[in-house]
Order: sequence, then C-alpha cells, then structure tokens
Amino acid sequence: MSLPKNNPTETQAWQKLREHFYEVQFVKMQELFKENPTRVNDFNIVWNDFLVDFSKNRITGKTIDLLVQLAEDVDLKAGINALLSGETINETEDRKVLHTDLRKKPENQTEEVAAALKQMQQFTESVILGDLKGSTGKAFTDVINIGIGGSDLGPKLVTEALADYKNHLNVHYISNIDNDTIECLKNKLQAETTLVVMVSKSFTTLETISNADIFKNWLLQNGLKTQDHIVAVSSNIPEAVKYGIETQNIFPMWDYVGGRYSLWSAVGLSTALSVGFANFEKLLNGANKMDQHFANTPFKENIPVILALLSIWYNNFFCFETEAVVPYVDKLKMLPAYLQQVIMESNGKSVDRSGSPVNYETGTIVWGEVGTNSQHAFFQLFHQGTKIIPTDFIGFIKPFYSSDLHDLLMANFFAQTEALMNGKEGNYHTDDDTDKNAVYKEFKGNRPSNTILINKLTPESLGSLLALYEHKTFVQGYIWNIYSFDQFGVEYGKVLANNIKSELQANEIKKHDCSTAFLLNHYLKNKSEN
Ligand SMILES: O=P(O)(O)OC[C@H]1O[C@H](O)[C@H](O)[C@@H](O)[C@@H]1O
Repeated sequence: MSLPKNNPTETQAWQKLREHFYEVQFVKMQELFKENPTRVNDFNIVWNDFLVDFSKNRITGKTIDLLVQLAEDVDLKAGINALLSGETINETEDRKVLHTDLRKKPENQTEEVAAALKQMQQFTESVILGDLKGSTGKAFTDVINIGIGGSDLGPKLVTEALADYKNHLNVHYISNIDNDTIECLKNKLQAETTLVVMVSKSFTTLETISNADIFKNWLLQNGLKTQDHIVAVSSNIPEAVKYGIETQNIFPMWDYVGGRYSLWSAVGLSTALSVGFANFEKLLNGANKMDQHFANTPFKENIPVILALLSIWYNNFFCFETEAVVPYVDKLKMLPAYLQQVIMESNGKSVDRSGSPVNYETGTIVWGEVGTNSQHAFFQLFHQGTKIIPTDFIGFIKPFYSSDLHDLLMANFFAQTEALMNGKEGNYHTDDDTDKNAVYKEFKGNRPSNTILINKLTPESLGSLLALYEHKTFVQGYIWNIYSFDQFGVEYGKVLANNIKSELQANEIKKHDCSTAFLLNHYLKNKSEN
C-alpha cells in the first residue's frame, strides 16, 4: 500500500483550524488559566513514568478537537498502521521503514533481527569480560566509534545519556574529518588495547572511510593486525569485506532502517559495549513500550500525536519557525543535535507525496541546549524577544545520585515554564513610577511550552523518549504529505565536495561561480604558507 496523498490544507479540519486561529490568535494563556483553574486536567497525559503537561500552550479544547480532526481527515491511523506493519512507505527509495521491528519483544522479532542481537550480545559480552583480546593478547580498554550522521549521533547520545550505567570501557566517537581531533585521541590511547567500530550503513561515506583509514594505519604502525582491532556495522557487507573486515566481525543492518533511526540496530554496538547488552535491551524495551502507546492510544491521549499536532499548530498557523528542546540534565546535552537530524533530515522537504511543490510550511527548525545553561544564554530572547519559541522542557524527578542540588535544578525547570506562560507586568501600568526601568522589566508571558517530566533517566525511559520524538516526526511528515524517510537533499553537496577535493589535490581550480573560485584560490594560495 502506498501512503495516501492528501494535501492537509484541503481538509475540512484545516479550514476550520484557520478560522479558529483567527478567533484565538490573540487570546492569552494567562486568561485561559484564570478562566479555568483546573485547565491542566484537560491538557496532560500520564503514561508509564512520563507526565506530559501541555496546558501551557495557546490552545483551547476546540483547538485540540480540530487538530485531532485534522489527523483523522488525513487518515493518520492508516499511516501509523502502514508504518508499523512494514508497508513500503519510503516510496522514493522503494523501502520499508522498520526501525520499530528492531525493538520488538523476542517472541515478535524477525529471524534476522534476533540473530543480529545475538551476535551483538556475544560480542559485547566477550569484549567487556576481556575474553576477546587485541593482537598482543591484551583486553580492550577503549572503543572508537567511527561514523557520522545516524551512525554517530544516536549512539553517542545514548552512550552519554547512560554514562551512569557505563562499565570500564571508554567509548570515543569520531565523526568529523578533523585530523586535529584524531591526533588528540591517538595521543591519549594505546593502540594495542583499542577496538575500532566502523559504522556506516552504506560503507561509502567519505568521512567515515577517510577517518577509518587513519586509524587503520595507526594500528598497522603499532604492529597490530587490523582484523583483531576493527569491526564494522553496515548494510553493505561486500564493501566492508573489501575494506578488510572479516565476515564474522561485520554486524548487519538493513535498508529498511534509516540511518537517523538506526541506533536500535547494531549501529548501537558502541553503546552496548559501553553500558552492557542488558541495558541496551532495556533501551529497546522502553522504545517498544512507546511504540505500543503510539499504536494503540486514541489521538487525544497519544503523546507523539499530541506533540506533533501542537507543533503543526505553531508552525502552520502561528508561523513560529523554530522550536526548542531543553533537557534539564547534562547527560542529554546531545539531544538537540540528535533531534536535528531526526526531525530536520526527515521533514526538511518541499515536494509533497504527489510530486508537487508544497504551498504550506513543512519541517520545523529544532534547536536547544541543556537547562540551566540555556537560561543564562538565550532565554532572554525566549522571555522578552520578539520571536516566540515553543519549547519542550524535559526533566527527571529522581537524579541518579540523590542530592539536594536536584531540587534547585528542578526549581529552575518549573520556574521557567511558569515565567514563560505567566510573564510579569511592569510597574509602569500603576502609579508607582519609582522604577525608571519598569518598562524594560516587563515580561509579556503567553509563551508556550510542553513539560515532559519523567521519573528517572534510565535505559528504558530514554528508549521511550527517543521513540516519542521519532513518532512525533513521523506524524508531522505524514500530515504534511511529504516523504520523511529519504534524504536526497544531502547528496548534492557530497558530489561537489568530491570534485573540489580532486581540484585541491591537483592544485588546479576549475570553473566555479566567482565567490567559490575566489575562496578556493585563497585557500590554495595560503595553505602552504605558514
Ligand atoms: O551510515 P552512513 O551510510 O555512513 O551514512 C551516514 C549519514 O550519511 C548521510 O549524510 C545521510 O544523510 C545520513 O542520514 C546518514 O546517517
């Protein structure tokens, strides 16, 4: 079955949402809270150890009804079923989209998924126990994950997020082709106790192969056998074999798993090495629970659906261009970067599923930083700037190590959403004219946020959280009538980079626009000078 091709703006719900928007666009949330002191009861979802409070949004009951109607008008249920039942919904690449298969319970796993997990389990256990050794007979102490995009961001995020679950292995991530970083890492590590995990779905990504070449030479220079020190994760096994990796050291992935959705596959090998396979399984289990919630919950109580619809409300009606994600734990520092790939590579499209240019906004711009750091950086603009940035606040009730400091952290978490919503009037509205800066101190409030409050950051809750955002992204792309699972937009730059690389190596700049030619010539001229 191919996905329906409904232009969302031609649905009845969209027309009604437009009319509704004109009615409510200037309504202040402060008034909505005053009118209905139990408003939060209408706009929160409690699920497992998650509490999602979305009452601090510029919505009324009617807004949610109409947004849900939009989801129904475009038959979102059929889309969800097509995704979860393995239809070929990545039509432009003629592929199924089955990252949810990777986290199914053992009894529901396909043979190839079960076999890959088994291979991962055996390998990670033997490395962690020290049974598998390098060329000189020493156990591994360090792992270098070489990959980029989906072969880096997800695994790196999970490794950092689960730092408290880490064993003795130190896992390092190399993605960019920045030799200064590589030299720095090589100087820190002993080659004989280092395991290199090359991760590349295609096994043709220039950055990954170039970086791997450097580490391969390093191993060889240290008199080590590369077969003892390099393993690979790829869906292109012939290419990995050609690179010199032994078949039993290649972990599979499949074309039905998109790079940015692949951390659940063997792409997560470095994560599993860092936290142990049992914790990796818990991560999968948490994601599976979110998959069940997504598949079986009515839209009004369905967390990914509600978050997607709210984002559409702001993106397509209020025309707020960006949204922020602010996690209140350092361990989720990578979350915005990871989400940028999931969300922006998936939904940064401007041609609809019928092949026509869209005449409405699609993919949102997502960004963010850890709270409280972000409060001391860009929150000024959140509170008093001219732009409105709907924000997801993500916080945890219990820290890994209990401490009074956590109450202070969480006090900030709660205070920010309250301040953003309520604002604060300046004194200049009253007769009190003692403060000449009163006008500058006013906070208008009415700035939307979602609060995602989770019991504790565990492998399970992390799995659920990441799956939540995957599904939110799917719902948005589905409603926008675009193809969320291809990424043709990143290809052209790669082709040009290859051509330019040859020109730089030949020391001969060919025909370019005058700006690019100017830059290239300046680079060539100056690169040999000190
Ligand atoms: O895993 P690889 O095949 O090396 O691909 C790494 C990355 O390459 C491209 O830039 C794609 O746009 C990403 O989606 C992908 O994650």
